Amino acid sequence: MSLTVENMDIASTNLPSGDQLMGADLLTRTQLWSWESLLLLGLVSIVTLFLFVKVLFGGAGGLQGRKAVKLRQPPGPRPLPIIGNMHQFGSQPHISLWNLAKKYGPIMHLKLGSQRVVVVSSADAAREFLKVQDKVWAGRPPAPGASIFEEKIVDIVWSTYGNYWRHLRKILTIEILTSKRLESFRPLRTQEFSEMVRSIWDDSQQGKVVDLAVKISHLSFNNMTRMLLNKRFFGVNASGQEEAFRFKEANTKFLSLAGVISISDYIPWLAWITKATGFNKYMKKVKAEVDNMFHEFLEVKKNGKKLQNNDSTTPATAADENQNQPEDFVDILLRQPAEDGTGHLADISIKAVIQDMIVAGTDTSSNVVEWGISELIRHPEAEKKLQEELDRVIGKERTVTEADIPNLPYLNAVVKETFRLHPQTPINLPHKSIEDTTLGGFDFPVNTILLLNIYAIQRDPNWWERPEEFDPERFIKNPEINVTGNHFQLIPFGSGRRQCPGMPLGVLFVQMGLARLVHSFQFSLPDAADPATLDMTARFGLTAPRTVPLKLVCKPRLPNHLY
Ligand code: HEM
Repeated sequence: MSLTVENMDIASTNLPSGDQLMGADLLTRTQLWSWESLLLLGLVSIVTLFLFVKVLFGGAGGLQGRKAVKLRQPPGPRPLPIIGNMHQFGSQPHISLWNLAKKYGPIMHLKLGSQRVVVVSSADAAREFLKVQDKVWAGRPPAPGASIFEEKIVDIVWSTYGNYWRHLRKILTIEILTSKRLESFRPLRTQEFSEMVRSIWDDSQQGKVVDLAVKISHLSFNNMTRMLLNKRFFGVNASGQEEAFRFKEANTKFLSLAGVISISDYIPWLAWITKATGFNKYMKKVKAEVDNMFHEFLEVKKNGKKLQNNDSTTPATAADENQNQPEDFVDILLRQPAEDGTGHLADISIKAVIQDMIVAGTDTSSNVVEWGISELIRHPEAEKKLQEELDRVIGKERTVTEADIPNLPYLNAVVKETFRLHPQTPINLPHKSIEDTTLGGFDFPVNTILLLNIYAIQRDPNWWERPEEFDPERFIKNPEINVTGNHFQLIPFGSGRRQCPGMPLGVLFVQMGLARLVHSFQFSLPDAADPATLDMTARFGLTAPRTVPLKLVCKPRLPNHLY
């Protein structure tokens, strides 16, 4: 089966021990808001008083002295001085902004500090911004924490629209994430999926409750690092593999920090707050840790040595497979030219691209599989239908392969419904306008930030009947609706120029993950708990994993020789 999206009918931690790994001192977005907002409240009062006095006594540069520019702005809640609408984002910004949109409409104006923001919350408006005006909104604001690192942005995700971004994106789509190249990694993926299933089976034979979140997360990480670096970090019984955990931990911390809104990004003169609290120091430390590891890997690759596989506990098959591994992504990156077409891509750019793929492509994919299994446990009728389809098409004498996927319409419906209810970027990565523009009768100056509320769009009652309900049948009735970015009511990968370039890989991972797991096991909650009691809350960060990692009893459904 080809890996092009067209051929897929359907066509991003949840580390179980994530919080432990991150360390107790990690500031989450929620914590950051709460402690900073206390300080801010005090500051706002002082500064408001100051401005009031200044205006009252006609100080230079006061409101009267400012040149009035009459912009036709979308409606929106009134911003406070200094912080704008920051206080209204809350710990679940997708929900807070959705509630505000119900009052102010699908195109809403807000302010983050003094920065203009437009929040889009309907499929029709999303089409206007990402299709009709795709290029105008293809910029990116600086990465979170940019004010702290004071470094030039060199990755794909956070580069603004321009030649450098175009160059990297072209390398990614034409050289690396091509359907042919991804197809060449198929045996390797199959092997990783089989290892996950085998490891769950082992646990189940010992009567253990299976930490499914860990299993899927390690699978996703291995899958990616084998393509990137020809290296697998997690073996069958992964515990104790220090380097693997160190690497995953560093990346998990980095991912969490990338989801934090640093106040100094929006109100530069309040940078002292993040300095005084030690937050800057912590961010720099985490970044240095991640940079060092990538630096080590790159040096080894450049010296022409294969990275040592951390798979002493891995069966011979994995090691053997490694010998026949197709050319990995880093080797391909090492022979790419620089932006001006000469020489070689700089090391710093290569490291940034590797990191992008790990950060953007591992937890996003594994989280969706975990959410899919969670939904199926709570909806036994859907789980049964999927099992029946798998048993009918594949039978019980072999395991699912990627070639089976086009013949599994109910699986595809389950996958789409999971992407709809559990978008991994509930608020899309921010875009930015690269020129002044007018849309929907409103004026948007250059550098306006665009926040697309994917969570709200994919639950819009104007498009979806009973939007909160998990109902794969809606995609059996309307199989033409897919996630490729052409149906704006379902855009878990975004749409347009900045759309996720890893979409085919992400979709395939979720399809195969759900198919292999549901075909292989009958799931139930520990202590025969009622599935209706399963906690379905999400943790908001750069991705949206389950708050409580999924732990299940997994009863094998296939003959022993298939594990
Ligand atoms: C289920 C899995 C995934 C989901 C839900 C997902 C979702 C997204 C979303 C919503 C965006 C932002 C699009 C925008 O700005 O409009 C994005 C960007 C991106 N994704 Fe993914 N992604 C997934 C998997 C992957 C994988 C597997 C890779 C790499 C192999 C990847 C690499 C990237 C990159 C590099 C960008 C930045 C693109 C740019 O700014 O030009 N993603 N992804």
